[in-house]
Amino acid sequence: MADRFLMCAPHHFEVAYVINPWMEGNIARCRSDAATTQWNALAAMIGEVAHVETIAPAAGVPDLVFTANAGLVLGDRFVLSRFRHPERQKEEPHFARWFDEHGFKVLTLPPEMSFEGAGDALLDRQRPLLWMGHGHRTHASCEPLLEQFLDIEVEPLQLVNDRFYHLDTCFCPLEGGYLMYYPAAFDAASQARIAAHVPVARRIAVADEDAFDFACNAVNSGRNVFLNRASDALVGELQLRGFVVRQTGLSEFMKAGGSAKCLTLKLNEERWPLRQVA
Ligand SMILES: NC(=O)NCCC[C@H](N)C(=O)O
Repeated sequence: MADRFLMCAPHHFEVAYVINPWMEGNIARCRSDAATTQWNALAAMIGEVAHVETIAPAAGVPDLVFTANAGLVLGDRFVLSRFRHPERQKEEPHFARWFDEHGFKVLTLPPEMSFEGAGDALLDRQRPLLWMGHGHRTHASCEPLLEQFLDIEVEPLQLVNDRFYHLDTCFCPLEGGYLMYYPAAFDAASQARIAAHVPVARRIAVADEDAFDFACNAVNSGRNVFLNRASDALVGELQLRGFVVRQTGLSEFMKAGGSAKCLTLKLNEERWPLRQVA
């Protein structure tokens, strides 16, 4: 069965406020035509191997394009995000409506608990485990509730660098139990927890250059890995493990602090056991 991804066309995308360091100096500096071209290229590329579904763009919520932050999907359950910043809280009803209308059971966290969906909560592709980034957007106190809502073990990871404010900016579980990640974005205890779960042969640590090019912000579907840009060295590492790297420039979205993964939300997140990849 082909994967399904939710995207939102960038008709109303712009940098209109600053809530992460990538947005600084970029207010009103996004080129709308270029953003549309880049978004269409990503959607078409993913569309070659998966189904792309869309949520209607809306005025006044420019970051709605970053559908990864809508919430967290597992099976037919959808845990709606509670955005930390008021600028993004206006997106919540749009996402709640879409998921309700598309047959998901929409679960909500208490209002004081900030949680930014699949920006910070990523399912491992090999183990029944949910990795949860906290420290910038998602509050550490979400851990027990996510465990209860989704009946899954949650492994918290402390993010320590402002530029890597969401887990999906620096951490990408891949099929076959591989993990592409940027170790410097995590505190020492979190790096040790990652090492305890993922054997060294399955860990792909990216260098600064790739991390700052948002290489970890990748969409994985089967053996395909879609991302903004990767160095030859990283492409080689991924190819060695059987992945096909598809690069497509997303500079306009990086001005807002997002890239390929942030622009998508996988809708068919299955319970385990997952498909095994040789
Ligand atoms: N990292 C993501 O999952 N999404 C990118 C979100 C960008 C948006 N401007 C934000 O700061 O929330």
